[in-house]
Amino acid sequence: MSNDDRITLECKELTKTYFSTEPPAKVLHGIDLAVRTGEFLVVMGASGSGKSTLLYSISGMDRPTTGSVLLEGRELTSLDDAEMSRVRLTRMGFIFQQAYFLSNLNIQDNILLPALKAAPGDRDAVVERVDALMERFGIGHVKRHGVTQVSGGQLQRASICRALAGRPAVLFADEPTGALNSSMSAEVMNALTDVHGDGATIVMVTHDPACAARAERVVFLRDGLLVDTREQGAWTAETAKQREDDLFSWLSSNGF
Ligand SMILES: Nc1ncnc2c1ncn2[C@@H]1O[C@H](COP(=O)(O)OP(=O)(O)OP(=O)(O)O)[C@@H](O)[C@H]1O
Repeated sequence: MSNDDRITLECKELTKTYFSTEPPAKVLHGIDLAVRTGEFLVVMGASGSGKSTLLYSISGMDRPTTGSVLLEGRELTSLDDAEMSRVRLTRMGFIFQQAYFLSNLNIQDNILLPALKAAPGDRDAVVERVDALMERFGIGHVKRHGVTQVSGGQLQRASICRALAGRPAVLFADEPTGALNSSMSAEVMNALTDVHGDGATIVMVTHDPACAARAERVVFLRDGLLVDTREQGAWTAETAKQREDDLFSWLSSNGF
């Protein structure tokens, strides 16, 4: 478990209703959740339970209908679109199931793009940081490759580098291994586990118990409500199998 008792991200009484449907779809029914600084938190739940909606609502990709979201003590729901974009660019990193990279840029330039936009005056420091990240995650040798010239696992590790390049306060991951085979998925989870070991705060949505076993805490969402929480402590390779088995039992008891 994280030793840090500070809270990086917190939502209170969060609700989300989509008004685009008739009748409107009330998806989140009042979520209270605090993510500790340096914590690796996973959100699980059945398909349609509202996991992605929660992730989008707390990361400023979408606006909650009511409730509060605090990032580093700053209320996000009162920000205008430009301020929110700036917070996303400078304080948040994102990893999605599909890596959204520009096909006309090589891997390195794709990774650099948002960090340079966030800190245009710091080019040398940003390039140095991105080079170090790519080496660390084993993709330094493909930095000049095009987006279609690398494997899915390499591309997802590039997404992690891109998400970290701006030194975010929190890293959001929505099914980051959902499109990968099991060995590539393990590569990506090893990278995320390393990142967490460095102190990163991570909020991840996943269906995969093997991925969720890496987290320190798993929260379970049912029909738009957080109904259960499991503290797992720190992950180690030696305890991985046992953690997966224990998590699986817990998930089964929640009807997953
Ligand atoms: N933009 C939208 N407009 C209307 N309804 C939506 C919208 N986005 C999601 N929903 C609905 O909200 C509910 C929750 O969706 P959400 O994607 O958050 O669930 P999830 O738990 O992430 O599901 P999955 O595991 O399948 O990705 C679903 O019933 C979905 O159809």
